[in-house]
Amino acid sequence: MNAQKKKLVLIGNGMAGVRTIEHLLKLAPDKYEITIFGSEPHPNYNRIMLSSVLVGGADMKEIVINDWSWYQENNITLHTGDPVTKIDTDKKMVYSKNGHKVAYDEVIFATGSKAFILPLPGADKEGVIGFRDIADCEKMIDASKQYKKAVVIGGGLLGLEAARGLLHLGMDVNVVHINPYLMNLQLDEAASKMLQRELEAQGMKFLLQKSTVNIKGKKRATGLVFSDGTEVDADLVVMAVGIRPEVELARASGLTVNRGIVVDDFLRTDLPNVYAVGECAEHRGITYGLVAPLYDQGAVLAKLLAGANSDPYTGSVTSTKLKVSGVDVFSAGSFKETPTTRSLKLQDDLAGTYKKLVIENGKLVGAVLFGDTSEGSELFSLIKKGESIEGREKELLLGFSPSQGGGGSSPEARLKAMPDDEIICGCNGVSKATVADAILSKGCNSVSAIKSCTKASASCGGCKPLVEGLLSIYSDGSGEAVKEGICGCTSLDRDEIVAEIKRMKLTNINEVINVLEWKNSEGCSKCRPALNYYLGMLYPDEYIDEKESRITNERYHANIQKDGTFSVVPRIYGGVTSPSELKKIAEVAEKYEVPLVKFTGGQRLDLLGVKKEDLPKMWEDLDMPSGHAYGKTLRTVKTCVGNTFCRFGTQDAMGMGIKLEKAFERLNTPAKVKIAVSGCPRNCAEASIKDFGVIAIDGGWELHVGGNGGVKVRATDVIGVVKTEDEVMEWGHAFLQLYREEASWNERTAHWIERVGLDYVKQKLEKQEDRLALMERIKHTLSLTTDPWKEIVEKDELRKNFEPLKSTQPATL
Ligand SMILES: Cc1cc2nc3c(=O)[nH]c(=O)nc-3n(C[C@H](O)[C@H](O)[C@H](O)COP(=O)(O)OP(=O)(O)OC[C@H]3O[C@@H](n4cnc5c(N)ncnc54)[C@H](O)[C@@H]3O)c2cc1C
Ligand SMILES: NC(=O)c1ccc[n+]([C@@H]2O[C@H](COP(=O)([O-])OP(=O)(O)OC[C@H]3O[C@@H](n4cnc5c(N)ncnc54)[C@H](O)[C@@H]3O)[C@@H](O)[C@H]2O)c1
Ligand code: SF4
Ligand code: FES
Repeated sequence: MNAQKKKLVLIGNGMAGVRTIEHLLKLAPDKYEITIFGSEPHPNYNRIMLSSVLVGGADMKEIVINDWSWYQENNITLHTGDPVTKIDTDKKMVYSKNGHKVAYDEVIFATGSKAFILPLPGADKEGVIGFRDIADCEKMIDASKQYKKAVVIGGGLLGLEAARGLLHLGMDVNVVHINPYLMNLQLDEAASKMLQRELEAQGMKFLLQKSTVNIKGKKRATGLVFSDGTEVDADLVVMAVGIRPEVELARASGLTVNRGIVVDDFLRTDLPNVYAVGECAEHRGITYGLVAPLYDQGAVLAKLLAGANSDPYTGSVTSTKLKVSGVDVFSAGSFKETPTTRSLKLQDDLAGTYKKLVIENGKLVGAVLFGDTSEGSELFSLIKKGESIEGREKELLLGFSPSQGGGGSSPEARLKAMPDDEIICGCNGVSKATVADAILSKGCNSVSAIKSCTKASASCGGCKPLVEGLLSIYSDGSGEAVKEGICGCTSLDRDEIVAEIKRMKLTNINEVINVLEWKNSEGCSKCRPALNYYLGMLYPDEYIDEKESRITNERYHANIQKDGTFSVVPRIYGGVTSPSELKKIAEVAEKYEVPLVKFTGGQRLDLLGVKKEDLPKMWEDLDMPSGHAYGKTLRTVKTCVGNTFCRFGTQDAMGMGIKLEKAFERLNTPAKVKIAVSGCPRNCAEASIKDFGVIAIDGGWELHVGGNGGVKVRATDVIGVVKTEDEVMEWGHAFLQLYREEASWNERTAHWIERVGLDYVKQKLEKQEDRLALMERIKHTLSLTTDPWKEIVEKDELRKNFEPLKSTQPATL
């Protein structure tokens, strides 16, 4: 039987080549006797996941795509750790390093790329590596056990993912980038700057516009020297400055090679029976560096080899997503503006989101998303289809359904309205219809079942939230139907997570993610801060706050402004200050040349335009507590003058407000909390739009909850009337602790009350014994808090995070 089979040799046991074989085996399982040669000593693995391995999100075993048994089961002869060294295209023979000689009828080059190593003096020293394979990954992990300082050259996708991994491994990481802004091949300046700020807050340091000219050190690298004479120390140098197709063997074999091995629309080289697929192939002048186009190529080549009809491969539009936890970045198509394009941009510095659409001739040709990438696949689909979006541009920018026929803007509505042929999984080219069919006809009732059945979510994992969404839409509930979790990483909702943390006594974020089997093993920018909050709320004594999982403002204890400077708001209890305090603030503002001093809506003084490195010095000079104007915590207690001066006042509004502010300052809450106290029902302090509002009445106080200003105003509900200041304090403590214990992270009191109902809140606070129990718990938590400004001022290791980069001393050479 074997005698009738044709001989097929695949050179390169990587992602594109083996995917081609997988397709071929489905189409023509008995047509070929297959031999695969791979330089690496491993079975075929998911190179994309090396970034996850570095951050501890996957181990080497988990990234194997086809294990040894797959080759056996499919009668494939596999030679690993054995590169092909020569091909005789006349005799149709392949020769390997270990001495194997194999005849072929058809041979495929799938040799991928190699990391481009800058040809610098010193590039051959120990400790200088690329980031391409398992061996590189192991070198980084080993280096981190012995050395402290890492430098990554290249601020592209690979460089940033490597840098994130090295940070996770405990190294001090500088990223050296030749351009003024990061990911310049994928992002515009605005998105890039937002990205930089977020990564800096995670601890990454950047040396931009630096061109390396030399790698210092004797045997092992000790640092880099730049063209401007400055230097940086390094025990490990990772080069991530792009890739070069692996084409030497092809060139030596007489194939036409430019940057890659030149192929036609059916992946044929210019020699008969020789094909090339993947990163090593150059199609219509383009070599690709992402799996989606390579898999498209593989599908076309597999059909050709199987003798099936196939459309030609005509090229691909690409999209990318950075795989760094806590940062959502998406880029697709041509994001650069040209004289023939128009662009629409939406930037929200408070929410940390950015969206840019690039339009040419009425069609969407490019998109950049930062902070919220949930619309990425729909935008990418529109780019690929090339249909006109005229008249819908603004709707698309504002996030309404781009799909024909509308459908609303919730993720579920958008998924429902999505056309059947829309691609859900870009890496593997899986459409909505294919996923729906897997659920409805093939009984796939979990993401992993859909993954085995269709390959959707099997590569970068970026499409998992969409797959889950389809599962919840189409599943009939008979199996493991996935409901809406707190984010795409899990199907568990807030209450289930909190209950599981308590039941299993889970103590840190990674433990929760692992034990509760998150689909994305690193978590994301939605779940990590939420888990950080829940764990801190549940275990105030033991839990160590994970700074990395906080939003930027909370990490710097100041609000970041759109130009990258910060604002400083010192605590002024109840908005009541004094001439000496005002003088001190004025002196500090002058000393640090603060460009703008402004009163906030909450009656505080805001010093705007402060440089990051000046923050600790200013806090030290101010010698005032942090006003926490940046966090999910008590912001301000606004007061009117009350009966102290106002002729209408019935109670001491200022005194009450100061008491409340002193009690609750520094409290961690699910979302920001604002309080106000008015001295009479005229309500000059606007207590009826605050989270907790206190309004004086004759002989007592009216207590209000769940108010909200902002985009959607909600007036408060009254939960009670009390007589004394002590009772106000009791109810205030109890209400805030109930909110802390029961609301979802990022849920304001207004939304929480709308969700659970006012009656529920009232009933929970009705009995004094319950109020006192809540009060005891919140007081205990409050007793453990410290002032963050003071802590940073007093601790050198914390102050260092605010220092400008030290790595620009003059060269000593
Ligand atoms: C860390 C990292 C993260 C990435 N993340 C993403 C991502 O998120 N999304 C994305 O789309 N892409 C990502 N990529 C890129 C993606 O991994 C590649 O595009 C893809 O692996 C290329 O597939 P390939 O088969 O062409 O090459 P490879 O997977 O590199 O396979 C080629 C194989 O051929 C072997 N070989 C070379 N010469 C010979 C020879 N003479 N004889 C035998 N064997 C030989 C090589 O050793 C290699 O094992 C990432 C890459 C890296 C390194
Ligand atoms: N999430 C993802 O999709 C992902 C992740 C990792 C890698 N990859 C792929 O792997 C391949 C390699 O990634 P990459 O980031 O190395 O390539 P890249 O070409 O995308 O980026 C290289 C970056 O290095 C910079 N650079 C070039 N020369 C430099 C120098 N001398 N000093 C400092 N900076 C310099 C460039 O400006 C560029 O931004 C790409 O094909 C990429 O698409 C993709
Ligand atoms: S709320 Fe009443 S007490 Fe307070 S300032 Fe206004 S009028 Fe005066
Ligand atoms: S988009 Fe990468 S696995 Fe689906």
